[in-house]
Parts: sequence; structure tokens; C-alpha cells
Amino acid sequence: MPRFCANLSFLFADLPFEKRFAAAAAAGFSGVEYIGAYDMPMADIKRHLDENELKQVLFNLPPGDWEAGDRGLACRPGREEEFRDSVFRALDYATTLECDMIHCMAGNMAKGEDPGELARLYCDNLLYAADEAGKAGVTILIEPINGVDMPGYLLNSVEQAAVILDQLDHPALALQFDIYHAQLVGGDIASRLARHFDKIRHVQIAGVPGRHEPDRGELNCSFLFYLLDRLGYDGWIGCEYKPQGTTEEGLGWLSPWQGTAS
Ligand SMILES: O=C(O)C(=O)[C@H](O)CO
Ligand SMILES: [Mg+2]
Repeated sequence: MPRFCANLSFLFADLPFEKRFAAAAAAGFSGVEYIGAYDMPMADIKRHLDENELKQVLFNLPPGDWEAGDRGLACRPGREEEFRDSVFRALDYATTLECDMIHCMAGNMAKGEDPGELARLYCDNLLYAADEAGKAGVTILIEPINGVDMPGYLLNSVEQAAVILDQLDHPALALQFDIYHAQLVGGDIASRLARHFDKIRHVQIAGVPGRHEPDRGELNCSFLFYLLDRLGYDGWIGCEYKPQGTTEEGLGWLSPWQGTAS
């Protein structure tokens, strides 16, 4: 059955970041993911992982200046050198943290820009990142994100991502299927999980609407977890949601699944 990892950028958010590792372990998680922790020395992160017997499942490439509106650099003209530096920085962390998946955010499209041009640059940058990551045994993931939560984001649909992955056909590139975003952009989750299953290396979950606990809203998560199991999914499911109360209060949905991982 599926293994669940805690997304520390979303869960346990009432605690300082470094305390979220222990909180995740205490709640029964054996893996963690997060957007990024580049302001923390890698040795400190490694210590938190080891002390709490946690696997580092995933984190993101440095996304540029988040406060200034950057949501990744991969499609941004004029930022190629920064993108390349970000690949090496992330791979350094990945090596130390023994993490074999990195999410590369596409970046936003500004008004008046040509999406085709940006998509070309995005693909070139993905190939660069995948070549470097492949040498380190790391897979670069791409994740479609809905354009309501992230207006202007270049990569919105699972279908766009599938075309890109087919075209680039690189062994170190794969799909991060975030069920929350996919439900908002197209729905029909069960069929699309099955259709794109060969490309999926990581799954994330949240309830729709609201991005709260997965059992709150229109999705039938138990059905989807069993489906993933039937499809032969042996990866992690990232719990990337905004708890409605405290994280611990909202974890009732997880208890039937804990200890069932095969
Ligand atoms: O927003 C998401 O769904 C993600 O997984 C990104 O990594 C961060 O925004
Ligand atoms: Mg996600």
C-alpha cells in the first residue's frame, strides 16, 4: 500500500521549520518533502533526518526570488545561468540528503510573452537539468500546477506535461502528479492516473476544494490510493495540504494507512 510523506512546507506549519522533522516522525511519517530549505545548512538537515529516521523524498530546485514572484526559473529568458547554478546547488543538497527526486518548477509567463518560446527554453533547461541529475542518480520531476493558485504558471495540465516528457524522452525526467492540481485542471483523476502511469514518479494529495485534508471534499482518496496500489505504484504520496486545524487533529484520514506500506 502507498507510503505517505509529510510536506513540511504545508504540514506542522505552526512550528519552526527545524522542529517539523521531529513532529512528522512523531505523527508516524517515515519520509518528508518540502519546497526548499536552502537557507539551512545541508548538514543540519541531514542531522534532523537521521535523528528522526526520516527519508528525504523530494524537494524543489531553488525557484528564484519567491517574494518577487518567481515560481521557478526553467522557462525564464535571461535567467539561464541562474538556472544552471540552481541545478548544481540542488544536486549538492540531494547528494548529501540522499534524495533521488527534485522538482523543477517551470516558472511564470508574463503578459505578452510567447508561450512557444518559453516552452522551448523550458525544454532546453529541463534537458540540461536531467543530464546533470542523471549523472548523480537523481530524477527531475515536472509538476502541472493550476493557474488559479499560481496565475501565469507555464505548466498547467498533466497532458501538457505528458507531451513534454514524450518529446524529451529522457530517463532522468518524470511526472509529479499532484492530484489536487489535476482535479482543478481536468478532473477525471482515476483515468488520468492510469493513462499516464508510466511517467509518474511522485504523487501528491490534498482535498478539493480548499487544499485541506484529503478526506475533505469531492475526491474519494481511499479509492485513489487503492487504485494506485492496483496500478503497481511503489512511490510516495506527498501530503501537501493546508490543515484546517492543527496538523495532528487532521491526521485521522491517515491512520488506516499507516503501517500498511508494502
Ligand atoms: O504547489 C505545489 O503543488 C508544489 O508541489 C510545488 O512544489 C510548490 O509550490
Ligand atoms: Mg504539488
